[in-house]
Amino acid sequence: MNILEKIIADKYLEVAERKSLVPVKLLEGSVFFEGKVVSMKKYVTNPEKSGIIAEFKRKSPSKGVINGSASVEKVSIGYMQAGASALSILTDTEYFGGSSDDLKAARKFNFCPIIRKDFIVDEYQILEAKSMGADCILLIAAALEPAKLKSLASFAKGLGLEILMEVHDGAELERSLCDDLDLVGVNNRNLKTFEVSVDTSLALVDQIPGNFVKVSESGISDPNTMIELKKAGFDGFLIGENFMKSSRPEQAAYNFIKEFKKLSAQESELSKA
Ligand SMILES: O=C(O)c1ccccc1NCC(=O)[C@H](O)[C@H](O)COP(=O)(O)O
Repeated sequence: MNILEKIIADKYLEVAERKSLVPVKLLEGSVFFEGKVVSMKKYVTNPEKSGIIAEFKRKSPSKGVINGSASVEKVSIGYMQAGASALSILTDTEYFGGSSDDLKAARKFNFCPIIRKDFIVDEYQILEAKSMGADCILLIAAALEPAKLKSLASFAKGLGLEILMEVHDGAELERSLCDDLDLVGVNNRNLKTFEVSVDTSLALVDQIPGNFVKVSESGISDPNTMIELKKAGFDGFLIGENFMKSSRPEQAAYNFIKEFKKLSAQESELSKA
């Protein structure tokens, strides 16, 4: 069993337990339920912004504890002030140390798109995402049969949420693409070996149809890499560990975005010359 299979097996049990404790009616009663979503697609492609989806990530299966003391309020506000386009908030507790309270706190303090970063296997989790104030959900092609992924995407669309589908290779992309998706992400992390390589993104970018916003995910730690990915056709960049490993993640994001902007300006000068 690889780590993703283990997480997914545990997730089914976890969701069954929550379903028995919290009725759907209670989720539907949340103040966020009828609220309009903030479009991840629009913010990520806004040329005034960096395209970065900045992630709040306390720990991970590949790295263990990354940041055990960060405050979601301080970091999420700092990320957005630094120039991130959107927030990714991990809500899985067991493997990533996140929670629904983290997402609710990020929602309370920020007007920006927020993705509920979790391992979604059931419509109930999509109702939860909406009730927490998320604007977007993640569907992982490696974890879902294509028919199920499509039906979850359609359910999320019905609630007004946007959908980021994550793939690792061309086969996953081909079998799971569907009209209800908004963004397609390529995960640079091999979940069997935990190795990260942006070559995964570069190899797949041209296979993603142009009507989807293209996101490169994981292992991005150098603004020059972002420039390379942008030139290749990516609009969005999901970055967690590189910021969160700092004692001040928001400052790390600020420094990174400042450098990225400087490099971008140099690139556009060069292309004019
Ligand atoms: O990060 C992990 O170790 C991991 C292990 C198993 C499944 C998923 C995992 N990560 C989820 C993510 O998608 C990343 O948190 C996200 O892309 C940001 O990556 P990074 O910038 O490398 O923290």
